[in-house]
Amino acid sequence: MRYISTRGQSPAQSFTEILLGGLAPDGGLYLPEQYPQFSQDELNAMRGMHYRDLAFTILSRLIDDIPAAAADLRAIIDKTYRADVYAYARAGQNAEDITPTLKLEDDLYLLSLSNGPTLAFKDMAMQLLGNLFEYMLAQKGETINILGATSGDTGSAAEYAMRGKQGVKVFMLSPYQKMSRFQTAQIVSLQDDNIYNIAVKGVFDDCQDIVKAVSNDHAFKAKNKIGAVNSINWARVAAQVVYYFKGYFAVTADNAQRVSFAVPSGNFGNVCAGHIARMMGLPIAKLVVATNENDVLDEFFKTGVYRPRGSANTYHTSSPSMDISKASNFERFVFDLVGRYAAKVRELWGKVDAGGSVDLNEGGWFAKVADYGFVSGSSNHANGMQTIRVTHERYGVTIDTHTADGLKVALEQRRAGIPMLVLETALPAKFEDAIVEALGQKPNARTAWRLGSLPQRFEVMEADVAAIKQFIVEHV
Ligand SMILES: Cc1ncc(COP(=O)(O)O)c(C=O)c1O
Ligand SMILES: N[C@@H](CCOP(=O)(O)O)C(=O)O
Repeated sequence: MRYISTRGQSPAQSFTEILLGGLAPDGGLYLPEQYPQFSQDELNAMRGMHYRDLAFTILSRLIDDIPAAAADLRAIIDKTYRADVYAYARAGQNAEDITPTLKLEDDLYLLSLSNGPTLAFKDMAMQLLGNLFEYMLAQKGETINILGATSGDTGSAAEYAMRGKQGVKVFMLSPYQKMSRFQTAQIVSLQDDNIYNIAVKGVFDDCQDIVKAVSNDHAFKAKNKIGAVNSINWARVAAQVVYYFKGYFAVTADNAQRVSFAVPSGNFGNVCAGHIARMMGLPIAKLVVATNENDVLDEFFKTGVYRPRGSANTYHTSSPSMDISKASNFERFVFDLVGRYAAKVRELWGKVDAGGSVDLNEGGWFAKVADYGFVSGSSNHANGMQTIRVTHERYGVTIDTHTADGLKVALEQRRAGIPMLVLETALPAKFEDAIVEALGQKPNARTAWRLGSLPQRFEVMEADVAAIKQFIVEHV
C-alpha cells in the first residue's frame, strides 16, 4: 500500500515511512493510493469478530510494511485493544467489547468510544499510535520529539500514550484557558520529564497553525526529529476506521442493512474515518456531521462554501474540544470529492491557507457531496443543555456536551428504519460544570479519575512560531 499526498507534489510513501510524521513535504495530507475494498464475503467473515481481530483485518490492509509484517502488527494490536485499557464501560456493558453500543431506543444507539485511559475517543487511536511509535523507534534506533495541538482531548490522550516512553518527548500546544477544568488538569498535572505543555494565547487553530508551520519547515523538522500525533498523521485516521465497522456489525444482522453515524465534529478526523470506512465498502447510509456554534463545516455541507473563520470569530463553547474553525482533515475529503485531482486541491487550499474561502459549487463539485452520504447540522449551548437533560430523563443516561451536539443533530437527520449510531466522543466527567448546569448534579464518577492537587507543569506563550521553535530547541 502506497500513500499519496492530497497536494500531489510529494513522492508516494509506505505506511512506516509516513508513520512518525505529519504533513507530506508539499504541505498536503496522506491518503492511500486506493482504498482497499471489502467484499460481501469478507464483511460476512468480519461480523461478530472481536475488536482486535477486526482491527487486524482492517489495518493489515492499510499497513503492509511493518517488518516481519503480520505477526508484529498482530502483537501491537493485541497489546492495544484490551479490556483493561478501555476499562470505563458503563455498568451492564462489557469492557471486552472495547467500543460497546448502548441502545437508547429502537434504531438509536450510542457508540461508546470514550472508555479508554483519558475518557475521550482519542484514546482509540492514540493508544495504538503509542505502541506503533515505540515499535518503530526501537526498530530504527531513533528518537522523536512530538509536536501536537489540542483543544482538550488529543493532548491528554497523546501524553498518556507517550508518557515515560523511551526516546519520546511530547510538546503539546493548547489554547490558554479555553479547555475544561478537567481537561486542563489532566495534562498540566503530569509530572513526567518527557512531557511539555505549552498554553498558547490564542485558539486551537492558532496552535494547529504553529504545528503545521513547524512541519512545513523541513530543515527544522528533520534536525529536531519532529513527529506528529494530530489527525494530520494518517495512522490516527486509519485506527479510527475500525470502530465504524464494529458499530455497524453490533446493530445489524446482515450486510443488506445500512446504518447512519452522527459524529460530533471539529477537525473532521473522526468523520473522515467514517468516510474511509464507507469507501472501503461498509454499508453506511449517512455520515452526519454535527458541529457546535463553530459551524464552518455545517455551512459547507449546506451551501458548498467553505469559509474558515479567523481566531476572533472562533467561539469558546461548552463543547470546547470542537472549537475549531479550520478542519485539517476536510482537505482529505475534498481530495476525494474533486476526483483526487491534486492540482485542484492545491488551488483551493492556496486560497484557504491565505485566509480566504472557496465555493465548491463552482465546477459542480458540491453537487457530488450527496454521493458520499454527508449531511450536517449544528448545535448550540442551549441545545446541548436540553439534549443532556432529555437524555438523562428519558433513558437514564448522562452524556457529555460533545456527544449531546451529536445526538441533537442525529435526531434531526434520523430516517425510519435506518439505525443511527451517535459517536460518544467523551465522558461527562470531563465537563462537570456543564453537566451540573444541565442536570443540577455532578456526573457519576464511573472512573477512577481524581484530579488531585499535584503541581501544575506548563508554560504560557504567545502564538509565535519562532518562540515555540526556540522552546523546542532548548528542550530536545
Ligand atoms: C470530545 C470530542 N468530540 C469531538 C471532537 C471532534 O473530532 P474531530 O476533530 O475528529 O472532528 C473532538 C476533538 O477532536 C473531541 O475531543
Ligand atoms: N479536538 C481535538 C483537536 C485536535 O484534533 P486531532 O484529531 O487533529 O488531534 C482535541 O481535543 O485536542
